[in-house]
Amino acid sequence: MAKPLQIEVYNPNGKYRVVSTKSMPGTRWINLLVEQDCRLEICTQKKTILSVEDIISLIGNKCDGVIGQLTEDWGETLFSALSRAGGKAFSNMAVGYNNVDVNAANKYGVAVGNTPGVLTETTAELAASLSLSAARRIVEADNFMRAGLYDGWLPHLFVGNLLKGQTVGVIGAGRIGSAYARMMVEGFKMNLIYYDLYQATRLEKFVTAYGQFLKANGEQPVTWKRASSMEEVLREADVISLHPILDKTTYHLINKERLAMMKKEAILVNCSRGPVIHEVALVEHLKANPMFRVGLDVFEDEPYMKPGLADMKNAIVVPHIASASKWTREGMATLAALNVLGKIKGYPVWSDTNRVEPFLDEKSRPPAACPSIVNSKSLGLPVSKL
Ligand SMILES: NC(=O)C1=CN([C@@H]2O[C@H](COP(=O)(O)OP(=O)(O)OC[C@H]3O[C@@H](n4cnc5c(N)ncnc54)[C@H](O)[C@@H]3O)[C@@H](O)[C@H]2O)C=CC1
Ligand SMILES: O=C(O)C(=O)CO
Repeated sequence: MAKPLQIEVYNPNGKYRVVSTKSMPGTRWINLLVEQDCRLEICTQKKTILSVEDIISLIGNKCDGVIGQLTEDWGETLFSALSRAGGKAFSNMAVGYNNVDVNAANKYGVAVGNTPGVLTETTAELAASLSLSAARRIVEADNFMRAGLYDGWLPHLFVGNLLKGQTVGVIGAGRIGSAYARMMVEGFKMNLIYYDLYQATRLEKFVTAYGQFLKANGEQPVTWKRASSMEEVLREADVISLHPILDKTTYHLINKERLAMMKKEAILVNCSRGPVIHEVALVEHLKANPMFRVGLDVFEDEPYMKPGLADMKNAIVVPHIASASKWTREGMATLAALNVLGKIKGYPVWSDTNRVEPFLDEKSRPPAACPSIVNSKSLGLPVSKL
């Protein structure tokens, strides 16, 4: 038999057994579970990605709910194991839940939580950072300095792109895409072109009002356009940031043909999910177009990069850290814990997943509701009146 994984236990005599497959930042999420009569078991095994077998052993024979991570494969096997152990609650500590087979969860009547909203600005800020770093070649220049190659100012040294007055393209203008668009429009006075299946009305209103403000102050106004196709964004934008969900419609959305449509000196940023880009095609495109630059937070086969990517000077690569601010990560832990706790307690689901602030206010008790359950309709869960 496999050796049991290391765990840390809080409130051993708690009535409900909740498992967290990883230690998560902050203590509020732990306190909230313990105060509500949960025995909390946190897996502390030094292994970054737990296997399905590892998680089955953590679930054991009796488990009321699990807080899991985006690196885990939550499908038929795990949901049936959780259901056999009497559990009806699972939450990803992430807003994206492409690692979860929601149909399998529905089959076993398990609620699936996610953590929207609390990571919107933090993730958009990293996308903005990658955009700037790529435009101004910051990582290349930093490496050059450290290598002792700087021997004086030169007119051609690390010349990059000016963002002001250029066009920023956003594909997937939901919470994060819209926040990123605002940062680039407001911060750098870029014009916006976006593509989404739905109209981003609030974003459009914001850019219109900001353009009027600039005009009234004698400055060049910014503009916006909702593209009728993704290709229109690819052809027109100077900087393009990807923020859709990952599903069948967005898998390899950026492929060889679409890369070829982009400007030769364009910047492409991806803080959504790796498989949205055909990474092999991207490496070829980077090789053939040295002035084309990318900023990547996510990769097709995480934790790996496709061969050749790490050698490309025109690529900036960071290890899936877009949501990694202290406030956000603690908030994600809180929302994930409250999703699981709320379902265990039989609370209704929160009515507006874009408004999760009441759950994050450390000075007051969180509402008696599950902040965000993605399959609440399929399971027929009641909606909170709060
Ligand atoms: N790198 C990281 O650490 C992080 C990554 N993410 C990723 O970002 C994604 C987006 O998060 P939110 O903005 O909160 O979600 P959201 O649901 O508010 O926005 C997603 C947008 O994508 C649009 N969309 C869906 N299919 C599309 C298609 N085929 N073409 C164009 N647009 C399409 C939707 O209409 C929606 O507006 C998450 O699902 C997650 O995968 C989120 C947080 C951190
Ligand atoms: O929340 C997500 O979807 C992430 O990728 C990590 O924050």
